[in-house]
Amino acid sequence: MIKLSGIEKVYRTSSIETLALDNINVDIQPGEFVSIMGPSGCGKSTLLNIIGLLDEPSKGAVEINQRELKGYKDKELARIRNLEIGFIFQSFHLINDLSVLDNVEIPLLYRPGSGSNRRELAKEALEKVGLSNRMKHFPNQLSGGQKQRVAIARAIVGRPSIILADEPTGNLDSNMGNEILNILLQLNKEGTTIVMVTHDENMAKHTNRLIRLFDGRQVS
Ligand SMILES: Nc1ncnc2c1ncn2[C@@H]1O[C@H](COP(=O)(O)OP(=O)(O)OP(=O)(O)O)[C@@H](O)[C@H]1O
Repeated sequence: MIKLSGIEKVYRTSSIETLALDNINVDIQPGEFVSIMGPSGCGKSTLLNIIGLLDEPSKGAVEINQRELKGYKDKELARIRNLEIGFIFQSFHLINDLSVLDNVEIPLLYRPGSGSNRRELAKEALEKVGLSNRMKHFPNQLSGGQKQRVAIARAIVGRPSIILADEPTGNLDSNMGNEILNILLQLNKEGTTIVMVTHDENMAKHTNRLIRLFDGRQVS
């Protein structure tokens, strides 16, 4: 489902070259829940961005759902992202002047033909994360945990097969963090493949597999 072979990522600025990822090989099967851990700067976000087609590797191959994504145009990559991948970020990335319901609908705006049932799908996604009673609120009227639940609803509204989460509980206290973990575990139980960057060993314990990075290399 997600296959990375010999991935290398080099960031170059005028004075320095950083090898952010060095020969990463990962094969994630449908229905797995995988965590990525490692110290700050070891390449976790870079790896997640490459899996999410937000960034290109300097070397190596990326395969998503049996397609090697080499030489694709940005527009095609955006389409694949929109249809097949949902993203969740540590700092939620909600749009403050849109209501909760409008935020959740956003991924569907880029899908031709989804107009008539956009509202319904967004409401269903909000029900799934237990937030039907906050549809008309705005993000700044919500707690951190509720904001993250809106972000999860937005990630799942288009029914992607893959969810990528970059420290989804990093800004939350442990109770709210557990709530978010439980929602992710439930989505995984229903068949969604999840890859999550985390600093929290406790969260990682609940996932099927752990990829540990150190200095851009896979250490276990
Ligand atoms: N756009 C960029 N330009 C240059 N160097 C970068 C860029 N993005 C990341 N890096 C470097 O690549 C390395 C990996 O960064 P990355 O953000 O993937 O680490 P991380 O493990 O996610 O860190 P954290 O846990 O602190 O978020 C770091 O050394 C970082 O400084």
